[in-house]
Amino acid sequence: MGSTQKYELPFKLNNSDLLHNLSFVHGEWKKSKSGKTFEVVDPGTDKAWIECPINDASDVDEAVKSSHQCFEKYRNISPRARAQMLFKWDSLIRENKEDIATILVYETGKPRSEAYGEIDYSTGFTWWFAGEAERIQGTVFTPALPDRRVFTIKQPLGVAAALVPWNFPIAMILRKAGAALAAGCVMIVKPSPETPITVLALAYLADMAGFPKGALNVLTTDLGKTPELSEALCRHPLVKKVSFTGSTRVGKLIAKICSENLKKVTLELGGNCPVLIFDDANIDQAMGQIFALKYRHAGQACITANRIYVQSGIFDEFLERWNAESKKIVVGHGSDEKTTMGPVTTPRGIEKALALVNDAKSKGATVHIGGNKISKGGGYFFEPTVITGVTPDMDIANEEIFAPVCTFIKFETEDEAVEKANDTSMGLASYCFTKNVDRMWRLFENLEAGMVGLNTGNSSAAESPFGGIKQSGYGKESGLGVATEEYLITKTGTFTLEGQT
Ligand SMILES: NC(=O)c1ccc[n+]([C@@H]2O[C@H](COP(=O)([O-])OP(=O)(O)OC[C@H]3O[C@@H](n4cnc5c(N)ncnc54)[C@H](O)[C@@H]3O)[C@@H](O)[C@H]2O)c1
Repeated sequence: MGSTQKYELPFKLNNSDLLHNLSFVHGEWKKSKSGKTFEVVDPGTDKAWIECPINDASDVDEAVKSSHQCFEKYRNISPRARAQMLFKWDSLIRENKEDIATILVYETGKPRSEAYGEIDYSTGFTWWFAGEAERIQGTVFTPALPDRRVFTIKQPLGVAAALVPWNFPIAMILRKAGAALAAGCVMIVKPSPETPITVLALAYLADMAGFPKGALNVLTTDLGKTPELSEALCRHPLVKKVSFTGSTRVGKLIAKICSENLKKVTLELGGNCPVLIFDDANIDQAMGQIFALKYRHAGQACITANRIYVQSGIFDEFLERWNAESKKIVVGHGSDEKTTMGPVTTPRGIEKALALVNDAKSKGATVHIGGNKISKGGGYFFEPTVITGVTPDMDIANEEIFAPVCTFIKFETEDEAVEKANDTSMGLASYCFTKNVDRMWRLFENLEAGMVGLNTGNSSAAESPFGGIKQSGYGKESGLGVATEEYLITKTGTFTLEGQT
């Protein structure tokens, strides 16, 4: 713990060294210049349990200079040594899994089993990027002029800034910092105000893993100072790359600032992901996969199922089974073993869900189950909700729901389903369920999304490129070569043979 704690912690950790509530800059735990703090709240109770510094633009220069100083050293560390530090970080995170999960439960609200799931998924990235550190290669080739040899090398860009959301804070950090550190870059992270403590625990473990001071700095702040701090990071001349994950609205602001300064930027933005379930699908498989996808973290994932299209032959049966299963969900605090779905992470999430449900109702949609918030222990709980009769004029058809609200839409033909699925400005992920292999290939090619799950609700892994198209952003965050490429410069050399002695 970095500063005096005025709250009683609602949990105990096995390794209390993991708990830090100050910013982490150049290996030191620091207050902000203003000395101001904000509260981190448990979404399952609405009670503050710790506070963190409010950093603003005046705190940025020192942190970035620390990162830059580190970069000058880190860029010359061998790829193998970088890989070894990434492996060490990975094993420390796995060793502290129980405690990290506890912090995650009290920041995001997700049930402990899901917190474990996030850690398992996320360490896939540290492991993968440790390997990627040693797979960064240049080329040598003979161009059209035979007396020439052209060669390329890859060099790290420099200091990278990461601006991350609260829904999967571990995955966000390990995916971004894993790629940056593998490429020889260093990173400065601005966590979401909802989840700074999880991120600080990861920074502590990176320090323990042997990364040099300044390799992974963390500047926390509250909602109010977020725009100022983010902008100062994006504008700082020593920050060469910005990796942003969050909403499309904020992503556009970040892209604008970065373009004014000609900075390389990765944008992992919102989704409005469709699921297509055909009459010939294995219904058990589709139910299991999409149910888990939709209700994971109470519907707060960018790649969650936002619109579920079911072909007319199985529509009624599918809906009936879905409703029956949804009624079995146990909503509660993430730390309660019986809980199968936690709260949404912010009160704003409840307001948005209510607004979307009410808008749909007022335009003629039918609410089969749920539709309301749940008053329980002060937390931000929302009922598992199922809606049919959704039409394109409803907000719920066009916006990310980000709550446990499921919309079902009937379709007749494949062409109709594809047209409806693609009728969105977003293009992150799509899913389809069918036993017809020809159709599967057609859908894979015709669905406008960066990732397509075929008979699976799981379209993301460390080895496969993660990222969207259309208003879901650009750039890739995992996969062979493509994620480290985001943090590299390709430098070309030309050598003339003629006249050489
Ligand atoms: N494509 C992906 O990989 C992916 C993954 C997870 C979440 N998301 C998206 O993230 C969104 C949910 O997260 P969120 O609510 O934290 O998003 P958000 O856009 O509000 O915030 C994302 C980050 O930007 C910061 N931020 C907020 N307002 C800002 C401003 N005006 N200027 C600068 N920075 C600002 C936040 O503090 C946070 O660090 C959803 O749209 C979801 O789809 C996308």
